[in-house]
Amino acid sequence: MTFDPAYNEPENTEVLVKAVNPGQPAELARLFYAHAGDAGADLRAAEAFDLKPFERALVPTGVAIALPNGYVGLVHPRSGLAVKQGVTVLNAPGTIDAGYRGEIKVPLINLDPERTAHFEVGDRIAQLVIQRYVEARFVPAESLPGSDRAERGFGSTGVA
Ligand SMILES: O=c1ccn([C@H]2C[C@H](O)[C@@H](COP(=O)(O)OP(=O)(O)OP(=O)(O)O)O2)c(=O)[nH]1
Repeated sequence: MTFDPAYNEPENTEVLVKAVNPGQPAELARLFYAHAGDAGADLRAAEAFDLKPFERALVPTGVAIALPNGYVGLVHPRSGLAVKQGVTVLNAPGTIDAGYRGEIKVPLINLDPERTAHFEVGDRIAQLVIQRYVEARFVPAESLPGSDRAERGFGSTGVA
């Protein structure tokens, strides 16, 4: 089934994707959306590894990308990995800057207290979401405009 075109906002941009290692399996360097309407394209492990309980590792993905200026790549966890294995992205969401041309790597952590998680080459470890960002002009100010929330935060509305 395709995405209902009535709800389709067709903003898109070209992103160049390069295989980092010449001999790596071709599917590693293919970034794509599994379903129409998906926000994230899966990132895959370029090497096999184990994560013992509470162990972390910086996992290579075998891909480097060139984002147009004004776009950022955000590396999000996969919910299935989190729910089934307790494995998540330690720095979620990881930030891939538009100017970064190096290999995308994913800091993963195994939060399962008992089970070691095993990954093979090509296993999906995280997902890459491409978004626009705004470059701010940071302006020093003596005072800030008023607002409804003002300085209240950190649970000021209660916790439930
Ligand atoms: O999960 C991540 C996060 C970052 N990066 C790459 C792309 C990013 O553009 C670069 C720098 O990331 P970040 O700004 O988060 O790192 P930093 O710790 O602030 O290091 P730096 O001093 O290099 O900016 O590292 C990844 O490959 N994976």
